[in-house]
Amino acid sequence: MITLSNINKRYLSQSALTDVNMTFPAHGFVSIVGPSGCGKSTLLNIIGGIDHDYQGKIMLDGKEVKSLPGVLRVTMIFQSYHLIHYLSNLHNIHLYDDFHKTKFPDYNNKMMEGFQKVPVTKLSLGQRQRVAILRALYPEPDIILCDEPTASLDAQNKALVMNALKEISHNALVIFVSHDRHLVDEYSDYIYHMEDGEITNTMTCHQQPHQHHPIKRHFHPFAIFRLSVLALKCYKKRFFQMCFYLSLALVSIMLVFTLSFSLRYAILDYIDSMLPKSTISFKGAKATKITKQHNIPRVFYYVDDIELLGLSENGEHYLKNETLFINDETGYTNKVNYGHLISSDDEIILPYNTARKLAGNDSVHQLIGKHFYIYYKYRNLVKGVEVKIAGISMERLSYDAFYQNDQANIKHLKSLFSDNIKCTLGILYYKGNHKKVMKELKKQYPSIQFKIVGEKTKQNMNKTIDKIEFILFLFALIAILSSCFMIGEIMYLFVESHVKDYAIECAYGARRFQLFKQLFYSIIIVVVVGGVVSVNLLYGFVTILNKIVLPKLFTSSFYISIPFMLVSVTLAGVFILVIISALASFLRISHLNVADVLKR
Ligand SMILES: Nc1ncnc2c1ncn2[C@@H]1O[C@H](COP(=O)(O)OP(=O)(O)OP(=O)(O)O)[C@@H](O)[C@H]1O
Repeated sequence: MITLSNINKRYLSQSALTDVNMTFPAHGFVSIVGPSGCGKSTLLNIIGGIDHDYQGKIMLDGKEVKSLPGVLRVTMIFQSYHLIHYLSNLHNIHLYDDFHKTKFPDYNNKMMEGFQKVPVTKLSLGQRQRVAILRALYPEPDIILCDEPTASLDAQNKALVMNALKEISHNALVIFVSHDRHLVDEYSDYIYHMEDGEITNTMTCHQQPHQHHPIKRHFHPFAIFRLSVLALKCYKKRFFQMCFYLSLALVSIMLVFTLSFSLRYAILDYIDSMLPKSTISFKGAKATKITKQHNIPRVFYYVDDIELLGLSENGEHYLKNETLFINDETGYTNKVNYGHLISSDDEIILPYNTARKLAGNDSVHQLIGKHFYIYYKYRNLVKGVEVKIAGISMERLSYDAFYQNDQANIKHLKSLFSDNIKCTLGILYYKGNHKKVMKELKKQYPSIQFKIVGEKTKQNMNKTIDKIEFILFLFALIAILSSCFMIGEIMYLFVESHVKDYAIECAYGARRFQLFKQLFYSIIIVVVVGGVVSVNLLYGFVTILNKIVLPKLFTSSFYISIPFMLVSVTLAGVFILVIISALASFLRISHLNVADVLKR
């Protein structure tokens, strides 16, 4: 037995219900009648658990309950049907299952004969009301609340609905609100009269406890997700708008990241190609103490006050215009394409570009075995040392150089000038981890300074690119924030146009967290679709740039590659931003006034 005790309800300054005391049996057909505005719908909303803002107590079999739908199966039939227009008839009827993970046998499908597959929007009023009634009957309810369910029906449909309700009232409590006194008198077991928010008569019910029928539990893991998909399918325009803005913002931010990422690597690679690999430069009075070791296979000293002037065929004396200026003595090489490898300190190997210049009009092969002079200037003295060209490597350097044995220059300079020449600078080639080698060198030679060649240049370049990237990132962030703002607004409009459907779902047992879940799934779907579209667009852009645009703009092999890690982080970040932008929509749902929305 259900007892309402001292129920009071106010709308601002106006009182809608005053000290309402009522009892209802476990089953039967109870009608509530009264003039318009006397508070009938307000009372049904309180019994149906969609209005919690009241004073008073609701008791079930002598025990106070917070809301009846929490303990009993309560369904509602509204005057304006309140079907969810983007769900099928059957899905509308089974709506209760989506929020309760239940499964009931189908009830009286005869009522749907002839229009089962017709979309809700194409049903006649009578057909809509029949679907609404089947929806209320389907979960074998303990209580059915009917707010003028027959108001817009013809006589035949009225009889059909009333007979169905009467039949179910043998096992459940039917609370029926209507202005149709004839129907009320014909079908009711008991009638309550209301006036100005007060009950004007009393009723004594038999003490009959409510019987709970067993329900078949049916786990439908995607019920809420399916509702989100169907809602997005219905509000396609808003869904596409959200996906469009998101994809646009994502493509722009990911393109910025991809370009700057690829540019950084291209620049660093270029710097790397200009610098000798795995080399450490050193400086100190005792520089010559550094010798070859297992992890330092080569050491090369630069002699102080020495200037390398170049290579000349002329051995008598230095003539500037007959001497090919050499930027560098590059140390040893084991790459030789013509001739042979260096076998003594008096032999050198030429890279192809230098050989080409020295050979003049002749073929470069003819240089092999020829004698040349390396001219050095020490303080004010210029002297040449004779060397033989052992071989030519096909390497093309951007500067002129020659290769010789690592310590050959020291030997030559000592013999040319004096034994006292000093070396305070040099480079060494290491094997293995540079940090470990540096640590060992610093420990072994504490008075000598060591630097990884090119490290500073790379650091400076990295810092410059960081600054450029930061500025680009700020622009991209502005783009993404404004897009998220737009998405938030569209999402809000989507929720606003969807608000009645949420209210119907609440009337059929949806809890707020299930509505939040629906919105959350909608956001996931938008982000996933936006993400997939933008990643594909990005891939397309990058392919076009790599295959068509870049080969025409650059001769070098500059290649753009997509940093997938960065793309994933961007997607995750954008997902969080979209969630934040949808906060207003979540708030709208949390403040949803179900009774109010259903009344509209
Ligand atoms: N959301 C609301 N805000 C302010 N007042 C309201 C609201 N809903 C209902 N009321 C008022 O509360 C009173 C009771 O309304 P209610 O809808 O319960 O009456 P009713 O008996 O169902 O009327 P009807 O038979 O015309 O549907 C009325 O005076 C109405 O104006």
